[in-house]
Amino acid sequence: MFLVTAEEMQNLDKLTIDQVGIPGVVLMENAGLQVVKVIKEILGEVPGKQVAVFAGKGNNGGDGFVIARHLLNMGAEVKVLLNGEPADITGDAKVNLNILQNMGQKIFTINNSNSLNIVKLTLVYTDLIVDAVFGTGFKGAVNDHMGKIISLINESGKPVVAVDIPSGLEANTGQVHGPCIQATHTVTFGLPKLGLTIHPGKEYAGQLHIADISIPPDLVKKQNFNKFLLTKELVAQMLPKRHSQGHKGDYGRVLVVAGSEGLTGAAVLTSMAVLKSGAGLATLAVPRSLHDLMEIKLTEVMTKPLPETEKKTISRDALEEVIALTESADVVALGPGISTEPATAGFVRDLLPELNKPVVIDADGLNALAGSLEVLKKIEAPVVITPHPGEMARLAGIKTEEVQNNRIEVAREFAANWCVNVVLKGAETVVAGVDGSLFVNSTGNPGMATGGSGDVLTGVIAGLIGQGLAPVRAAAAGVFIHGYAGDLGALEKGQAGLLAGDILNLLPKVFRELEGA
Ligand SMILES: NC(=O)C1=CN([C@@H]2O[C@H](COP(=O)(O)OP(=O)(O)OC[C@H]3O[C@@H](n4cnc5c(N)ncnc54)[C@H](O)[C@@H]3O)[C@@H](O)[C@H]2O)[C@@H](O)CC1
Ligand SMILES: [K+]
Repeated sequence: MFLVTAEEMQNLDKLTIDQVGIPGVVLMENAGLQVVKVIKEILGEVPGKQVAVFAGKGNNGGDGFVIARHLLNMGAEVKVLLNGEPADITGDAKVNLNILQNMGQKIFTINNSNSLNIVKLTLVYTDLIVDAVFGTGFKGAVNDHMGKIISLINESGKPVVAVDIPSGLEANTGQVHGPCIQATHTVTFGLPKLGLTIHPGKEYAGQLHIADISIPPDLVKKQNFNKFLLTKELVAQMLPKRHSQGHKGDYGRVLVVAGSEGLTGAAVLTSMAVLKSGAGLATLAVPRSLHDLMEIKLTEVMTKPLPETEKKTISRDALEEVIALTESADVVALGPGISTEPATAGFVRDLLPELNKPVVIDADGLNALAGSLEVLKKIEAPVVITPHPGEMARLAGIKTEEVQNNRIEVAREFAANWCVNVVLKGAETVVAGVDGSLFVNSTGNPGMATGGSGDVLTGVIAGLIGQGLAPVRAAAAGVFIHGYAGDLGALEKGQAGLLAGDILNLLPKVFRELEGA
């Protein structure tokens, strides 16, 4: 499913009007009707119900006037509260305001402080609130007066249906810079706006409905949109198809460089996730002392002992052996559980510029790069990095809070500046591609914040690259699949009891479901 910015959606509306010839007022009518459909589902019986429509001066308010008209015609008691003066309204919104006025509907203006009492009284009796104050044209923060009204609406406890986007939310970033409507439902038009799918916008939107307003799908396809919401259908299309004559070499040879004393689980989880994601062969390279243990623990994974430090972590002397191992690999997963031992971090920095195979760098592999980002520029092969917000902050030299408040931009900027595909983990994992593409995940749950979960993700992504997926697509499909396995696991065990091993063991079930999708 494509995701769009406000500007992309406005342009699409304009093309529909100018090139396809559907008048704006028809699009507005369609938009309003789609919201009415959702309102009917919420209210059940409409006649006699009280609905408060809060409208703004732009086209979002115009949608509100259409909604008000249809609800009136259906027998609801509708109160229209305008954040402005009727004289301020222009264009298609004006057409719809005129119709309402011609029908004898009173319009209450609420753009002055005297109006707060009308709002308060209305909210006591209303059965449902329609938020048509600001749509995609909104930027920044609402003024103090509107802020007060939004707070009253949010405190009312009534169902709130946001038209296109909750008022106060920025469509492109999902950020709020002041009070914002807390909707129970948002009916968004055409395509979902980026900000509705990501924290905190996703929470403000409540249940999201994507409504067709008759923008032709062919016109959408022509736009080359490069931002996506990850869905089952999209990910199923990305996955490689296995052919009847295939042998294990066809499905990728993955080298996993992982583990140190005390962190053997990371190596196990990553290399098993590689295989459970469909890759043909996995080789795990670990510090020498851990090797025999790994041989016993892992049946399907091949293992290689590496020169180690006194602390039983990979030593700098392992460089040549690992480079030799990469010769016969299609992709390398580097970092899970390798420790922060300085010599091992040095090994990571020595190895990366020598690699000519795609590499997924995670965990301590990433920590080795903080302060030495120039290493990233020396890697000729494609790179995927999988930082959690803290690691992203360390890499980018900013605070974790800044990362979290601006997840999309931080990931995209880092991808562009350092030519790496970025998987920024956390609620709504974001994947930003070197090619400018963006994927927002729709699966996963807080139960997945558990030791080893990230190691499984690294393995899935490497396993998919091994099977021939472009690194950014492998990263996107990987986060969806990993999250989906976590969601299935949480259904079975609850979020608190969910372990990385459960996510690992549910991968085959997810792949089987996607094969059938
Ligand atoms: N033809 C079209 O383009 C269609 C537009 N539609 C609706 O139109 C909406 C977009 O309409 P508009 O572009 O008119 O914009 P909006 O209706 O979102 O509102 C923009 C108005 O808010 C003001 N504004 C922006 N930021 C503000 C702030 N921080 N404080 C106070 N005022 C602020 C702007 O100056 C402008 O007057 C969509 O979200 C959708 O609901 C739909 O009717 C479908 C068709
Ligand atoms: K709105």
